[in-house]
Amino acid sequence: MFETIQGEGIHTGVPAVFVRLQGCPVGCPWCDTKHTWTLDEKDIDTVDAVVSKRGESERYFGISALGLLALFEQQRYQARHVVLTGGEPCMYDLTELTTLLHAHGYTTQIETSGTFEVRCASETWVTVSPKINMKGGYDVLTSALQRADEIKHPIAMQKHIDELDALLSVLETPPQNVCLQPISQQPRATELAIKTCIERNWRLSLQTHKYVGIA
Ligand SMILES: C[S@@+](CC[C@H](N)C(=O)[O-])C[C@H]1O[C@@H](n2cnc3c(N)ncnc32)[C@H](O)[C@@H]1O
Ligand SMILES: Nc1nc2[nH]cc(C(=O)O)c2c(=O)[nH]1
Ligand code: SF4
Ligand SMILES: [Mg+2]
Repeated sequence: MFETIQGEGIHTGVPAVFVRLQGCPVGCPWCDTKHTWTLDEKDIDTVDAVVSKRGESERYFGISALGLLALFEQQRYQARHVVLTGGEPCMYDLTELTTLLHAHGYTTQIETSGTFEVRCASETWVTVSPKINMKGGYDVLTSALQRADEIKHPIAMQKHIDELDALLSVLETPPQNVCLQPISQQPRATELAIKTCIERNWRLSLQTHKYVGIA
């Protein structure tokens, strides 16, 4: 859990509290957050130890929705936008947490791979970053794509754009907001993303936090 600036997608630039939910079975080889994949009870730690950690580690804590809200206040976070990411946050039912946060004046956003059903408040902004043919073998759910307010697709080569086209072609109404995000700031991926965004009138998502060296 940490406070930073949203570096990706349509909300780029918005101050936000990030909460990484532990556990992800999908297994993208280029994943930025491999420390969130495992869900092992031996890694459960105290809230204080996890909140004060500075590097990446598998250690995590369990907390109720009310407990998390109280913890935000205790940390004196200024941001009023909460990003639930991971790991794969949609392994969990986020309805209670997101409803509670909205009732207390926060806006919420979920970053998900679309491989689990999205369970959250109707006001939550849902970013689906569909994970196609990953080793975890999980299929992207049409229900997740239909719920998406934004599709943010990580790409390195033309094949990834073709896969996205195939996925979107099954939807009755095309998504309003599609962003392409170059994988790991690779120059060729960035070039391809720029070219395709201009051709398709899509948005470029550059992981701006990496360019300025923040979390
Ligand atoms: C770490 S994932 C966690 C949330 C969820 N599991 C998902 O994949 O959307 C958060 C975002 O980072 C993106 N991402 C992860 N590693 C990346 C990388 N090396 N380059 C670009 N985007 C990456 C994912 O596609 C996703 O949009
Ligand atoms: N600053 C910042 N913005 C982000 N947007 C999505 C992120 C993620 O890992 O889900 C992320 C992240 O890790 N850092
Ligand atoms: S689905 Fe998200 S958290 Fe899981 S491996 Fe892929 S990028 Fe990482
Ligand atoms: Mg990240």
